[in-house]
Amino acid sequence: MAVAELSSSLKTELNFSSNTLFHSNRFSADHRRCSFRPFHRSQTPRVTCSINQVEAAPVTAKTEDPKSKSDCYGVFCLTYDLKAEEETTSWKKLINVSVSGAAGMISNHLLFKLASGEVFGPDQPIALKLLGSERSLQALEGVAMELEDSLFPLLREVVISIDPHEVFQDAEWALLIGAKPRGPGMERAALLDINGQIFAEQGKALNAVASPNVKVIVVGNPCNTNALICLKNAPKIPAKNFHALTRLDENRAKCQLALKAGVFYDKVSNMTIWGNHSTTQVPDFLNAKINGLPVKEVIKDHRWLEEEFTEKVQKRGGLLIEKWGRSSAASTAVSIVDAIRSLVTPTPEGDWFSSGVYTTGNPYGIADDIVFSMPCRSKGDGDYELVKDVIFDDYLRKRIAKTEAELLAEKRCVAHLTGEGIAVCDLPGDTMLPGEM
Ligand SMILES: NC(=O)C1=CN([C@@H]2O[C@H](COP(=O)(O)OP(=O)(O)OC[C@H]3O[C@@H](n4cnc5c(N)ncnc54)[C@H](OP(=O)(O)O)[C@@H]3O)[C@@H](O)[C@H]2O)C=CC1
Ligand SMILES: O=C([O-])CC(=O)C(=O)O
Repeated sequence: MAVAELSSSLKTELNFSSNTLFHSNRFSADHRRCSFRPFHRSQTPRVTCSINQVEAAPVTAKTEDPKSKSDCYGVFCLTYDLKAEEETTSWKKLINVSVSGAAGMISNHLLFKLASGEVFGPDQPIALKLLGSERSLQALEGVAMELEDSLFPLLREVVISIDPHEVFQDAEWALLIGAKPRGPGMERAALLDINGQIFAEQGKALNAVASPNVKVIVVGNPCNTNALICLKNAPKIPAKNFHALTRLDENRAKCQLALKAGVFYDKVSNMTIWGNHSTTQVPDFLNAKINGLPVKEVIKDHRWLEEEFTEKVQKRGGLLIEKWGRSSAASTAVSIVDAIRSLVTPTPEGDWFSSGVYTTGNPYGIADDIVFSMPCRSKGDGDYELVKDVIFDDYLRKRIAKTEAELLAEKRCVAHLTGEGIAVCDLPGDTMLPGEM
């Protein structure tokens, strides 16, 4: 079937199911302490809550706002009976989480974690809005079917679409995973341009329709510069809200330090990744701790730290591709979960986490106006602050300068996408993603 036919037949099917099954199961903050059960078609749809005794008027297909008809997928178009027959937990207001590249490998792990409650908590209902392309629309429908069949109690809506304006509507979290992988013989400048265009378009769409305080996590590579492009195209959203995912690098670094020290990895803390999610990234063993002690006091082999450890973390993605035949997907999904949880739960006293964030106003002397991985702490409100009490030595400064230079070169390369004039691409020759060998 031609792509156009496929997409129109899918739309018809979605509209049909929406018409047949009445309205989508959205609910408001007022509907706390409700129990949720799929509503049977033969009954009159109703919403009843135990605290407020809210009873919504029956809604039929005829009275529906036409926009909402394509706004749900399959079983997620059903009305839920909110009558509390038994004492239940109290439910938070539904949150909208948008995910691009939703038919890809990383998303295939991530979506089920989001829907299960392990990311935002067991009392947080969630709407998943999935962005694909004409290429992936059929696959995306398959993903939505698997989500249906998983019977997640917290998953209240699933939307699939190829239109970022539809998918990012009212988004409170946008997880931007979809990006073209660098193919054999492809210049990095070409990758920056192709993916940069995707992130420029998505930035504009977020700016237009997302929640004004949306938190954006860019995963698709080259993620730092994609995040910069995205934030430059979304001037209404605070630049501080954009993150490039470097949590996988942090996790990889913790694992290597734990292995060398012969301790379990939960004993490693204060792990900063500085800079770019690329092979110039700097895993900071000067400030990291093992069992609360500086790493250099626990691991006396400083040559290993400077040479082997650093390179192992920088190239871990490549080694994984060599063994597994594809790039990290499950561990990346886990690290996205970690990154979100670090923003929605208070950072443990004295510790911090790494994220690629906008540099303007940073206390470390790193160039302004790039997206650079730095140590952050959060009160658990979705926001973060940069950690001030870190130390530097010559080794660390020199390494940070290299990754900074790489990001500044990437920025010059995408000036046409950030509204800063004509692009000049003078990328350092050894610029590579972690997965490239
Ligand atoms: N920051 C990090 O730590 C990590 C980042 N990554 C990056 O995450 C991204 C996604 O990885 P993964 O899920 O494994 O990749 P997949 O190839 O499985 O999925 C990527 C998705 O990107 C979408 N895409 C968007 N534009 C294009 C295009 N022009 N050509 C081809 N596909 C496109 C495709 O979806 P559709 O057709 O729906 O648009 C595809 O489903 C990659 O950029 C990867 O390098 C990976 C690991 C770690
Ligand atoms: O290089 C890639 O595409 C994969 C990647 O980011 C990683 O494994 O860290």
